[in-house]
Amino acid sequence: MTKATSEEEELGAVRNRIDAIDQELLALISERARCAQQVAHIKTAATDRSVQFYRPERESAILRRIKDANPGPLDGEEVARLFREIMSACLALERPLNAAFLGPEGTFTQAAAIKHFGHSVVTKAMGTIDEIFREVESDTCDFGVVPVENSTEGVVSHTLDLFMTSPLMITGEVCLRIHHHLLSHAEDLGAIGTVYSHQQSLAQCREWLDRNLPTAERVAVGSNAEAARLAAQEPNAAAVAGVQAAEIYDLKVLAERIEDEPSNTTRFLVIGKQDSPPSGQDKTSLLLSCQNESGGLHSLLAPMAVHGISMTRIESRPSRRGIWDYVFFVDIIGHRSDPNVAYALQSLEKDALLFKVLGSYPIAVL
Ligand SMILES: O=C(O)C(=O)C[C@]1(C(=O)O)C=C[C@@H](O)C=C1
Repeated sequence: MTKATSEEEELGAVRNRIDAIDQELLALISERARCAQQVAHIKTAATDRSVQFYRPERESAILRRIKDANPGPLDGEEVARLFREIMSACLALERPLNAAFLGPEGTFTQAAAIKHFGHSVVTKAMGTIDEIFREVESDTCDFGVVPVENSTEGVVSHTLDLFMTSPLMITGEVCLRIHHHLLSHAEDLGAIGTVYSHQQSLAQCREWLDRNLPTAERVAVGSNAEAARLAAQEPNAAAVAGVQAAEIYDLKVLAERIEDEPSNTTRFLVIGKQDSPPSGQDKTSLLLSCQNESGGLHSLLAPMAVHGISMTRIESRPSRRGIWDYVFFVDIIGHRSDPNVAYALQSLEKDALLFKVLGSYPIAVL
């Protein structure tokens, strides 16, 4: 037997094993999908009208268990992503979900929505963050996905401001590593006279643009995907955007990963009308305000320290009720129903001028 024939035989044997495993996987995935159908049956028959098809706490507990139990050689994140998609398809069998995002097609917000809900979610592009809130408030969409903070550029203040008046709750968070690319029809950097992008993305690539395109005009537009759409219409223009936009608008990637900060991450919030029960690893977001006097904020936050609660973020915004009058967006570790969190919230509610729980939700797994 020649060496080539024995290699072919070896390869054939492993491929036969892969085919057999795929057959078993298919049978198991189908069985899982039938279980999801039974779950839907039970939920539909339930007398409790508030029954929820989408259960974020259950999904994140499943993903965490899979990651912890993963024997390798696949990476834990990789395995969790596969199970994310299986659950997404199972939920779509029970009841298809839709989610409004900051459009047009191809934005990072759409990528965040798909990362969170999986590819079976129906995504709906909106023109502004206000429209996303309205779409969910009016029940036209089940959920919305909005950007809230970026590791290089800081907070998306407009999103925070909308929480001051909206009745919607936060039901989840998504963290997305952001890679910006320079997309264009042009052959090289020398041909580029205009660079379009969202103002935050231009800021996140400022140093790279200063070094490589010092004379090109930078034009801020509504979204990175809109920038890609405009760049696709002009031979001497480029867009700073993600790889999804390059595919949708058929643009060349002239330079990859041009963000100044390699760990550039954006955090998005999932908003809806549904409260999430505890998953075991949760966060709670609060909106607070206190008397504008010396030590006011310090004493307002004292119950957190007393009850041993970690604060992961505090952001202040003008309340618009008067000059020097601020509200605070605070994220803490724990679910509002955890005893130490519940005690701290009771004290806060007593002392704060404004107290609103924006939601308790699972800490992002993926
Ligand atoms: O456990 C449930 O309640 C289900 O509906 C099943 C399932 C799953 O596929 O595991 C599907 C959707 C939910 O969001 C959570 C879990």
